[in-house]
Amino acid sequence: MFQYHCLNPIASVGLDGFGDNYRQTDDFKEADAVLVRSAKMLDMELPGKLLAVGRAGAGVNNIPLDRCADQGIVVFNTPGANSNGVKELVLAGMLLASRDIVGGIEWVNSQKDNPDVGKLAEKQKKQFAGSEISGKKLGIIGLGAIGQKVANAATHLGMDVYGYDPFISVDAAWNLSRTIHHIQDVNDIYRNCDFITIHVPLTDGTRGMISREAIQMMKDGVVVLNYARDVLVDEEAMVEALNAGKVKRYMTDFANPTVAGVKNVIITPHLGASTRESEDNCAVAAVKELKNFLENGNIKNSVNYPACDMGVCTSASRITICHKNVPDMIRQFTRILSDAGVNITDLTNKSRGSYAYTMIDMETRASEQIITKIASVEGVLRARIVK
Ligand SMILES: NC(=O)C1=CN([C@@H]2O[C@H](COP(=O)(O)OP(=O)(O)OC[C@H]3O[C@@H](n4cnc5c(N)ncnc54)[C@H](O)[C@@H]3O)[C@@H](O)[C@H]2O)C=CC1
Ligand SMILES: O=C(O)CCC(=O)C(=O)O
Repeated sequence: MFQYHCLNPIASVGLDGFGDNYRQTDDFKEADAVLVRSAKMLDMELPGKLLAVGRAGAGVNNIPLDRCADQGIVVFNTPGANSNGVKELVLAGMLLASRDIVGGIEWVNSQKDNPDVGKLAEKQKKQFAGSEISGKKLGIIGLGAIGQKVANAATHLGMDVYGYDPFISVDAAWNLSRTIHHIQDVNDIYRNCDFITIHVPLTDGTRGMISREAIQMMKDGVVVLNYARDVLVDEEAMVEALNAGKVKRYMTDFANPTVAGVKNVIITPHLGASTRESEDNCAVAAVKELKNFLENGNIKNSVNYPACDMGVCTSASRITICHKNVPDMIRQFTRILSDAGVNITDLTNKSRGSYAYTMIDMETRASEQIITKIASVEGVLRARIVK
């Protein structure tokens, strides 16, 4: 029986997928696996029992990935599972930025007791007029699951789309409409686009990427959309550019004191993935990944350990080992097994950066003694009998 804990509410259609061999616990310390959305785990103590974290979503900047890896805790996310939800909000953001739709709605509400509201509206409406997005240049920074969907949808809305992503995956490149211009220098996006939207993960390399200098390069009257993470943008510089009339509107999904209430900033309260469909997709995907890991030891869509998959174990036993990516580990593991007279039927070893993962299937049942010996090899972070 495995136990899981939810740090945020997780869609029941996902949790139902756990089945009878799983029990939800309110006690984080008891959990074999944790499910999380945006809860900040960075300062949390990680219980010794915890084997895996399932991020029901894309961004993992709320999770201490290296600390997890060092404790042999495998962290998963659910690539693309909420990308359509975010894409739709970005499209809404572009439309809301193009005309003063929000101002118009607020004006009508302010006239709710005025019997002449209809007549007055015809006079007042010109102050809320704007322009169309069709024919405008859209620059997209980051062409992953969300960026590629925004790109394709925007071309269907008649926009001229420019995409920048030096690390684009082959799949994402295949999925992009041929009409999208491939940009090699992000400054070309800053200099030429009417709308700029950012869809990159928050990392040390992307923090503050939309810098004061980047904003200065942008066209007068540009609309900037940020549905990725607030700290990707130098928001103090953004507010100055809004006040100076350089940036027409800043659309963001992240409320904070720097931008809240600032004129021409339209903020949604982190709603990108808050659709029934996205929440369900993420929950189902995260639970599937966790089950496959807990029951079979397989790793798919991890963000701190390598992908590693040996399917369902058909041998007598399977052990898995999270360890440092250093020489001589396999020799030490196989030596311990051969000393115990164990015959290996299958073995896979994969590495990712400083960490590695080894799966070993065996002809005889693994003993606690063997696992204790393997766990004591220097560089081993966690050894587990899966079967
Ligand atoms: N507002 C919301 O509710 C949501 C926000 N997000 C945010 O959006 C981000 C992106 O999500 P996905 O598209 O699903 O992730 P993804 O991993 O599919 O795509 C990210 C893309 O950014 C590219 N990239 C990385 N560094 C770059 C750089 N310096 N310049 C240009 N491109 C770069 C990568 O190559 C990749 O193609 C997430 O990391 C998260 O922070 C994601 C989902 C929901
Ligand atoms: O779960 C959420 O609502 C947040 C979604 C998000 O920001 C992400 O997936 O990166």
